[in-house]
Amino acid sequence: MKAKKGVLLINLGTPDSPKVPDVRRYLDEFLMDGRVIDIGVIQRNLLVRGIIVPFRSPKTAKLYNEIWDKEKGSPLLYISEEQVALLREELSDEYQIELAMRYQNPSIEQALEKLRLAMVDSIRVIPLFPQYASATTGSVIEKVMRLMSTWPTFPEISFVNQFYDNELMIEAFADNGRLKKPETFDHVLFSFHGLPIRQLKNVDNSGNHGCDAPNCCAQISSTNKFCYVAQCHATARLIAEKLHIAPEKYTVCFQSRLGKEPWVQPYTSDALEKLAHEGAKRLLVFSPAFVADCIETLYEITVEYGQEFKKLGGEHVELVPSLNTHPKWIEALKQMVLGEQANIPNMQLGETVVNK
Ligand SMILES: C=CC1=C(C)c2cc3[nH]c(cc4nc(cc5[nH]c(cc1n2)c(C)c5CCC(=O)O)C(CCC(=O)O)=C4C)c(C)c3C=C
Ligand SMILES: [Fe+2]
Ligand SMILES: [Fe+2]
Repeated sequence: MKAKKGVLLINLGTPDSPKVPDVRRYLDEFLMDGRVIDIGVIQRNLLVRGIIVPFRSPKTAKLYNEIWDKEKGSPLLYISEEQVALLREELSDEYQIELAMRYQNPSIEQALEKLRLAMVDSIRVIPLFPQYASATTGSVIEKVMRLMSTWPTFPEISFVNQFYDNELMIEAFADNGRLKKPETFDHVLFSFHGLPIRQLKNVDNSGNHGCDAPNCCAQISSTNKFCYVAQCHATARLIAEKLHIAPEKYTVCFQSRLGKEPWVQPYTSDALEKLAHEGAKRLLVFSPAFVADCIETLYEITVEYGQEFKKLGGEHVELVPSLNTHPKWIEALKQMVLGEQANIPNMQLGETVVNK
């Protein structure tokens, strides 16, 4: 029998059920990751296990209850499974494609064990985060390397570390946005998952990047090419260009802040407030840090921000669905498996564009 090529798609993770003990276990594993809460282990234990997890779990469980599908379960997981099923249809039997979650199930351990037992010739790991962050892609890569470090023999291993400018992915987001008729909205938000500013310090070799200079990361350059914020701006710019949304008609902002320290700004809540004060009534929101709809899009944007905006005098917040099972996204995944990332040849990007 011909040896297979292994493919491992990894998304963030979700609880096994919306019940409090399962949510507690998920949040504990997630927030005890030193790349997510990047403080000393003793402090992290006190903060996460003493404060965040006990107080947050019951609240987060209620939110998961709201978005949980009775038959299919957590959207993040069942959509990821649908993506894998479609990708399998696109690739020959030569490929063994597995899905894993960085936290909880299906675990990376189980998926790697399947690939090891199949004695695959190679493993291509694709963390499902378009923009690189140490807390997400970095954590996935570290975990895979740690788990594989004891294997007696290694297949060829490769990682996709970022795909924020993948042409097919941008087109898929633009297609989903176009269906919502962006021109009928007062303003468009590109709301990305936030990050503590401190986590951006090490994106270059200086150790003090921090994204604090004005327009620091408005363009990709040779020094900020691994900066999450710079990559978020680039993704938003590319989608906006595809849809002919003028720069003054859209705002890049960051959601889901946790804790008191400063996270990347502007916060989505502040952007909503500003736009409501300026008289905006209808907002269209893209959330291109995610490749599948999840609690952050289905609850935080649709429900929470929708209610917040109405209280501020606005009328409606409309979410652009995530990539989910869009055929161009499945094609983008296929290209990433084959190692043929679709780059945009004539992007307007700063001095240098060499991150692929
Ligand atoms: C897209 C990339 C993501 C980044 C960057 C990220 C950073 C980050 N997240 C937290 C804390 C939480 N995130 C939560 C949910 C969640 N986060 C992502 C992705 C990124 N996180 C996804 C896809 C999801 C949804 C999972 C799902 O099941 O639908 C949660 C749990 C929900 C809640 O309690 O609010 C927390 C907590 C931190 C601290 C962080 C960076 C340091
Ligand atoms: Fe998160
Ligand atoms: Fe930056």
